[in-house]
This record gives sequence, C-alpha cells and structure tokens, in this order.
Amino acid sequence: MTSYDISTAADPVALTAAALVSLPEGVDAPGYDRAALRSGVVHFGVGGFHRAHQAVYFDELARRGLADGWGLTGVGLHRPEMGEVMRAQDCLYLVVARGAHGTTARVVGVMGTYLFAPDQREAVLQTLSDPATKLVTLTITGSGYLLNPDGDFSDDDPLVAAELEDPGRPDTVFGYLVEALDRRRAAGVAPFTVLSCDNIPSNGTAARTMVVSFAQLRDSELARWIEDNVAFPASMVDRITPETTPEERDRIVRSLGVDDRWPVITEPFSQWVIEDVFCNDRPPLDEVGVQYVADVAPYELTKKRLLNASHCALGYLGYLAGHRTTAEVMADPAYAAYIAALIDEVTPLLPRVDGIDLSAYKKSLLERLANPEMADQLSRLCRRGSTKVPSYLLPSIIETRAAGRPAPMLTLAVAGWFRYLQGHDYAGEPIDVEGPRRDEFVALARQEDADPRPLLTVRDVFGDLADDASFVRDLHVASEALRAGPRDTIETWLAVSGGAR
Ligand SMILES: NC(=O)c1ccc[n+]([C@@H]2O[C@H](COP(=O)([O-])OP(=O)(O)OC[C@H]3O[C@@H](n4cnc5c(N)ncnc54)[C@H](O)[C@@H]3O)[C@@H](O)[C@H]2O)c1
Ligand SMILES: O=P(O)(O)OC[C@@H](O)[C@@H](O)[C@H](O)[C@H](O)CO
Repeated sequence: MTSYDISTAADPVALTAAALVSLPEGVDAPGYDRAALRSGVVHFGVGGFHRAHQAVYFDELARRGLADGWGLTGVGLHRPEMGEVMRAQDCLYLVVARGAHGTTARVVGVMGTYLFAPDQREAVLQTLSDPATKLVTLTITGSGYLLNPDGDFSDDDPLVAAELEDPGRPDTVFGYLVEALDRRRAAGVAPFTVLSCDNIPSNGTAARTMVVSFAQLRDSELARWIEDNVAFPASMVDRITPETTPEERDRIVRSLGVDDRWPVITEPFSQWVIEDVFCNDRPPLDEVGVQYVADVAPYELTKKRLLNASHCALGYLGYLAGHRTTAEVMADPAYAAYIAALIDEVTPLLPRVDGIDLSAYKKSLLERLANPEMADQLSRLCRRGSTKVPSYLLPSIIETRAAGRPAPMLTLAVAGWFRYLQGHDYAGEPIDVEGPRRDEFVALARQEDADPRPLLTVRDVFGDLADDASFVRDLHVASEALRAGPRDTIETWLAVSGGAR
C-alpha cells in the first residue's frame, strides 16, 4: 500500500471493476485476475470489521498469488443496502487506514460475489454445499449467537422456533450452516470449517454450541456428525474499525478522488490469531501475517482485558464528559494517563506466554487508542454494556481483589457505565443507551441516583461481586465522586493512586 497526501480531487472516479485501471495515483488496486479467483470462503456479516480485517488478509493472499481456491463470497442477512452497494461496485470497496505515519488506501478485490440471503436463499445454500467451500467465517455480532450469559444455547428464543418450522428454508446464520452441513453429509462431501471472528468470549466454542444445538433440534444424528467432523477454531481478531459516517465517506471521495459508496476506515494495526484446527483445507494465511497457534486463549485474554476494557472505560467516561470520539478523549492528558493507569492495573493478571510481548503490546495499544486520525465513535464503544462490562472489566476486578489489591481505575470505569445508563451526559444531553435488555438496566440505574445497588442485583452480570461489601462501597464512592464530572474524578483518582503522570 502507498501513502497519499490529502488533496481535493475534481472529478471522482466511481468505483467499479472497469475503473480499476484508472484509479488515482496512491490508491492501491488489486493487480490480480479477479475473474480467475475461485471462491472457497463464505463470510456471513459483511460489515465494517470483516471488510477491514479478514477480507484484507485474503486480498493480500490474492496479491501474492496464493489465493486460488480462497476467494470470498459475502453473505448478508439483514442489510439490503450492503448488497446494493456491493453489486453496484462489482464487490469492490476501499480500505482507508489512517495513522500517525500517514494514510493508505487500497481497493479490496477478493470478494467475487455478494448474496443477500433473504432474496437468494437457495444460492446461499448451494454455495455452502459446494465442495469448493472449505471455510465459513462469521462477524455477526454478539446478538447473532443465541447464548445466555453462561454460554448455553437459549432455545426459548423466538428465532429458534421460527427456524424449526421449515429447516430447509433457513433465516438465521446457524439455520443456514446446519442445512448446508446436512446436505454435505448426505452427499458425502467433507464439511467446511466454521471460524467465528466475533468479539465474544471463546468464539469457537460459541459457534460450536450454536451449530450443534441447532442441529440437535432437527436431528440428533446430524448433531453428532457435526460434533465429530466439523472444526470450530477460536480466533482473536483485532483492528479498530469505526462505523463509516456519511461525512467520512464524502471526505474520502474528495480527498482520494474515488467515489466508493461505502468505504471502510481503519487503523494501520491488524492482528489475527487462529486456533490451528481445521476440518477442511487450511488457507495459507500464515504467509500474510496470521498466527496459527495451539491455544488462542492468552491472546484473547490479553486483548479483551486491555484493549476492550480501555474502550469501555474511554467510552463511558468520555461520553459523559461530552466527548464523542476516541481521538478527542485521548487528546486530553488526564484521560490518556487514566487509560495508562487502567492498563497497568490489569497487567499483573495477564498470562506471560511466548509469542506475546506484553510491554510492546501495551505501548502499541496506547498509541493506537490515541490515534489522532481515527474518529472512532464512543457511541460504538458504549453499546451492549451489559455483555461487555462482565466480559472486559468485571473479571479483572474480581481477580485483582482476590489478589488483595484494589482496582480503582477499573471500578471507576464500571461507575462510568452506571452513570451512562442513567441516560444523560454532564451537559444534560440525552444518551441513547443501546444493547440487549436496555430498559431493564436503565430502570435499575436510575432507581437510586448515585447508589449502584439496584443495578448490582443483576446476578448474571455482577455475580458474587454484588456480595463483596468492599467492592459495593468502592463503586458507590466512585459513582458519588462522578458528580464532580468524569475529568475531575479521573484527576482525583490518579492523584490518590499516585498514578498521575
Ligand atoms: N469494529 C471493530 O473494531 C471490531 C474489531 C474486532 C472485532 N469486531 C467484531 O466484529 C463483529 C462485527 O462488527 P462490525 O464492526 O463489523 O459491525 P457492523 O455493524 O459493521 O457489521 C455487523 C454485521 O453483522 C450483521 N449482523 C448483525 N446481527 C446479525 C445477526 N443476528 N445475524 C446475522 N448477521 C448479523 C450485520 O448485518 C452486519 O453485516 C462484532 O462481533 C465485533 O465485536 C469488530
Ligand atoms: O466489538 P465490541 O462491541 O465487543 O467492542 C467495541 C470495540 O471495543 C471493539 O470493536 C474494538 O474496536 C475491537 O475489538 C478492536 O479490535
């Protein structure tokens, strides 16, 4: 990829296959023969992250002549707009990576076909049943997995009953996977590997639980065949990818001279660590920077306890103070020092394993979070707190306290979530709280002003922490202190803990 300078282009080129030969200088085009690329990967959930991450790795394979049989077919279940854009642009789109050392732009060409499942159900099933399909990847968000907080299948979800009415005509991702696996089994075709790339705990196990549970509802022999024959590797995926706003889209058209209706903006950093278990061929992604490892758990733990926890803290405490992007909030030295202190608080809990250089990871993380060129929306980071807080923040608090240490920075982040749920920022602006069980959490958070105890009654989020009197007191003190405003509270917290830098 090449760096380009921001300049105002007079006559933007509409992004299509025909335009690839006339792209402006500095925009890196796929130089390979797209038509000759045979598809072997089906991806469900073609959103921002997939297009900035997994697709870029496959695109890099193609550029190096290693992707034959590893072209991509994208599948969407919910957003017809993405299908419209992909069809209009011959499945091409721009990935714009912005960082301290400049901006790069590449056109990704590895997606050959995009199918919108509600209109093309049989085409999706045929592609999934085709022996050429060796891998199915997923970025369908946490709500795509019908799992309760313990990771068990929620068979009382109305989607499950709807799916069972006519399993040959699926509507959900897992219905599609089970139907296709059934067709492959009947035809004596080897199954595909199912690779979840979602930020959910133990994503390989989550995907396995979903597929096997769906199959079990249909046919226990099919479920057993899947258990015995299908691989569900876990993966750790990392590349901060904000939502593309219309303003950013227009800025890209003006600065690059390429009219992409739905470009992706991301950071230069990218990491993908995959458990090395495949039931069909394995793509040679290790040639383009992917790490195949025996155990993903330490990588997942390090990333979610440092990066995702920092995102939660920045999101809630930043939003309350009136900030709206990570770049804004990290430009404030008080917040930057707070995040550094939070990361230090978590560090003693993390595994020391070969392959993870913790100090390098932390240094790079602080730089990434402070990336002045990335306007990552705090509203994105604040979503679905009821699943993120118990996954990214609370386990570190429990472990820190068990080790006899206080966890002031983490506790302040949880207090920030509690205040955020109350529904307005410190300037009195209303907050649109988003996520599952929103009404329940908002009502509990509003019950007693600064007293978090009603919220702590939600056992499937707080568990035994709610019985830890000293944690309850610390959380109450932090939420009381937040009356002074998040920034003042952060400064006080840093001063008290000696963490001011
Ligand atoms: N954006 C990031 O920085 C980032 C980084 C790492 C991991 N992730 C993970 O990637 C996933 C996608 O995030 P994104 O940023 O691309 O979001 P996005 O909103 O851009 O894309 C989400 C995609 O999932 C689809 N989807 C949503 N619910 C679904 C369901 N129930 N069934 C099937 N499809 C469904 C949507 O239609 C959309 O195509 C999330 O799990 C997220 O945690 C995101
Ligand atoms: O994806 P979520 O909603 O779990 O968390 C929001 C962000 O923290 C997350 O998307 C990060 O940007 C990502 O994990 C970076 O790789």
